[in-house]
Amino acid sequence: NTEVRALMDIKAALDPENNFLKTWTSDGDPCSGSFEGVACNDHRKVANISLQGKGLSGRLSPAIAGLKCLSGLYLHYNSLTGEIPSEIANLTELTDLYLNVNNLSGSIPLDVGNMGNLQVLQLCCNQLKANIPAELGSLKKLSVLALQYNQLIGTVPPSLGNLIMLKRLDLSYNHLSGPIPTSIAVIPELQILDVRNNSLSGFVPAELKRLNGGFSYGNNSGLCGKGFSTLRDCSAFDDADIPTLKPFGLDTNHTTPKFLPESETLQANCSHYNCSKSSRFPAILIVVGVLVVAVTLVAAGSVAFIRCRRQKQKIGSSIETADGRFIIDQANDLYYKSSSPLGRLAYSVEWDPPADGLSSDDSSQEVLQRFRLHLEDVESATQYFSDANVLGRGNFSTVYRGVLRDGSVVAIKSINVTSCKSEEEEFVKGLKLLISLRHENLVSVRGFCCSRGRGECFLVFDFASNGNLSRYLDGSDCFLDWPTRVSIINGIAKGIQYLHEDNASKPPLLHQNMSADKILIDEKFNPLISDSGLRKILADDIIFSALKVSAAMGYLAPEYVTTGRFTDKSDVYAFGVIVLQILSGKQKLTNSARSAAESCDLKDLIDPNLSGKFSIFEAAKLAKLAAACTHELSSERPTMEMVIQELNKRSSGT
Ligand SMILES: Nc1ncnc2c1ncn2[C@@H]1O[C@H](COP(=O)(O)OP(=O)(O)OP(=O)(O)O)[C@@H](O)[C@H]1O
Repeated sequence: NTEVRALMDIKAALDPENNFLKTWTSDGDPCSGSFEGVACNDHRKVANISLQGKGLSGRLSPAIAGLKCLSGLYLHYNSLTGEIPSEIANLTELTDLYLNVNNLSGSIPLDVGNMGNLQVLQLCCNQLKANIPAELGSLKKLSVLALQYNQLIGTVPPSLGNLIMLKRLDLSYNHLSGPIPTSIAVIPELQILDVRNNSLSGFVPAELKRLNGGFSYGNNSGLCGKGFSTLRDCSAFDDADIPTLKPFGLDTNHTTPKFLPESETLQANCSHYNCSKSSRFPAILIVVGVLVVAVTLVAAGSVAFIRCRRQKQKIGSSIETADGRFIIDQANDLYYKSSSPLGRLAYSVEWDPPADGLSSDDSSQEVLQRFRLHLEDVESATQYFSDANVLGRGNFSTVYRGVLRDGSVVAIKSINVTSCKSEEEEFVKGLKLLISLRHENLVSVRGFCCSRGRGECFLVFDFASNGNLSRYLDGSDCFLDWPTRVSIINGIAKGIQYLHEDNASKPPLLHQNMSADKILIDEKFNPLISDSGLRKILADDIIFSALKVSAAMGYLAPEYVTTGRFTDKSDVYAFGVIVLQILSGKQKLTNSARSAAESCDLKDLIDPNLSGKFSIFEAAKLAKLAAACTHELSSERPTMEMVIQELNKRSSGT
């Protein structure tokens, strides 16, 4: 069939070595569920391809256009190279296109404007050059347009103002010039506009004030405007750039720079203000001229000062040599040479946020201050980050065992700055939330420290002396008796329920990375869930990579693969997998474990190392619960509240 042929072409280009897509075979059925990451619609047509974070290093084939009913294409967080094929524009049913965090080059195909159903266009963190096509303005259903961290040039097309559903527009960290079109500023749904780190200039439309913190414009020295805290006021020299004068529709000329060299701008201003007739108000003009020169000098001075300050702040992303000095240039170089596109996500502005006195309210600032530790505390606790104290190294962090000055033992998680949220305000908000989480079955945060010098943030947790749950699986020398297993299951459920619930002190939260490794065991054999809320301070790409690990370990719910969406029921799925692991005593579950749980075949399910010392009633209840939690359909899984009720019923029934 033609779809299988298209899929085989796509596979050959995406995964030329056949390392990751072995399940895609020319004699297979993509709608049987056997093709990894492929899901079909009711008409047995391919509707979704979800291969995010799979390590794919090939290209995207033009054959993709053969999947006419595709509505979601999720290829983010891979290492794809080459250009985005223009044939992609034939996918008129596509609603979600995620190609972010790859190494794609070339331009955004002009015909993308034909994809009238597109709602999310995620192209961030690639190497796309060229202009932003004005044709994007035809995507009337688009709500997210994310083009940040590319090398896009030219001006921002005013036609983007036609995107009436647009909620988020991110153009930051590109090489864009010219003004911010007023047409964009008046999009009714717009909540986030990020244009930081470009070369934009001219008046900032006053309408953008309504976005408050949702409008980020730093590091565009040519921008000016009234009522924006860090923008200089506009002078007469900025008048020529007034964006409101530009047409609203498709701007076919946007590829040519609209801005003249400084000398010509002066002439342009001159004719604009009708210099030849200036004798009508000579005195006023002289006064205005003096004022303009003075304002310009002050503005230029401020810009130079801000730049100089920023330059200094960039030093924060330096690396330390063995003798404790910082190598500034090499560090910046390293970010750019890094093979991972994430390397480019280095902080370029303020770091050490809580220390810098943010504009948050006093009480929450006080909370941060209360939990803030000094770098020396962390250094001495870990004996200067001695290898002997390393408990584990992950993809984005290292965990050390440490002893604080008061003698208490802690675990210290060091997270690289490039793995944290790049938006300072969001990061601090996440940090506050993380600190506020308090429950007997969650690992508590004792303190934190963000070091500009080291380019790292340290989270300090209570130490769980009995390691993690994985240590007790697979017949290792550590053995858990039946009552301990039951109480651990109860504790984990209570911890997740606390995360999911909405109460006065916290919003509902998803864990998203639950596994036996993340269940720590304290000295009384209570389970403590670690890394709860951590994703609130991590960069999206890091969260995706964690999900990839989760998938490889069998904790990721099937709906994430097909829809790319994670819900509370996805956490419930991971909980069900952990219950099966505890009951069977095995890390790796076979397909038969779930069927044994479903049919209450305890003989095949329960860990033989228990030598039959378990309650049949409890085991049967827990097996049924685990089967329900790992149901293929998320709608069939219980909520955590229902799980707790079930567990309580069980204890009152014994
Ligand atoms: N609070 C703690 N008390 C005791 N041990 C801990 C604590 N936190 C983490 N550890 C241990 O440190 C090691 C590394 O922790 P963890 O797996 O959470 O971080 P990681 O290495 O950064 O991995 P990942 O990238 O999956 O988050 C694990 O063996 C874990 O059990």
